[in-house]
Amino acid sequence: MPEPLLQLEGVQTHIGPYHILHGVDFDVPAGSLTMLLGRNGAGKSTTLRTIMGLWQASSGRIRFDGRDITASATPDIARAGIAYVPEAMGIFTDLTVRENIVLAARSGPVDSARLDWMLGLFPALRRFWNLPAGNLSGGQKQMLAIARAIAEPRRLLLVDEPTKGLAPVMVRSMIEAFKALKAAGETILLVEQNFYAASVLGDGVVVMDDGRIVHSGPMSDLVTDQSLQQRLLGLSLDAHQ
Ligand SMILES: Nc1ncnc2c1ncn2[C@@H]1O[C@H](COP(=O)(O)OP(=O)(O)OP(=O)(O)O)[C@@H](O)[C@H]1O
Repeated sequence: MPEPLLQLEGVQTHIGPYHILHGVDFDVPAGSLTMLLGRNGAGKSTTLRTIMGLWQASSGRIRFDGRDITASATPDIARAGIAYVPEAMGIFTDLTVRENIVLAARSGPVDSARLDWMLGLFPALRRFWNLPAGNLSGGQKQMLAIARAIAEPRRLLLVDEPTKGLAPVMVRSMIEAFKALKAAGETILLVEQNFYAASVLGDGVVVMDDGRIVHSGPMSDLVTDQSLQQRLLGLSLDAHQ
């Protein structure tokens, strides 16, 4: 197994009076795609937000590349190399696709080789380069949000439900883009509800329920064990179609 780039140990998170994460432990190995699965309300988004410092862990440890980031501020966590694409995406709908990407590269212009690579991942963005991002479809906006996250080289990408609400053809494009990101050696932690997408993309899988990790291991074990899927995720056979 490669060294973990990200490690969570006993992470607990409270949101106001609510105790949401009850001791979350898992690793994200470098150079792999780890899927974070679980039923609605399991705590997946809260886990990503806690990693980013948007919620403060009330106990436990979060280490990134060996460094303790549990109490770090969100801008410091981003500067350390973690990019986060929330479900609500965070793109500027009044600005063009080009402006959205230019603004995302904080340390200077995006170098042209990287831009070509990004637009190769998401060809629709090239097509709508000079159009306001508000005109893009839901899936294209999601692609723009991911392109913004990788406008500069990052060490870890956290992406929350990139296929949510997308038509099957867009889900397939999104899967292809993540396959290309994996092939480029990116380290990714992906929250996904689409089990087909999860099964083809995941190297490792972590399943949450009620703010706890209830399973972790290779994705291939979960894909081949339908009773485990049923028990952990309530999936039936049609989840594979
Ligand atoms: N701002 C908040 N205030 C209070 N409770 C919250 C808040 N945000 C999330 N929660 C609660 O925390 C729990 C976990 O929510 P979270 O969004 O992390 O789950 P999730 O696994 O990402 O779910 P989904 O798949 O539906 O997005 C839920 O019970 C949710 O209602």
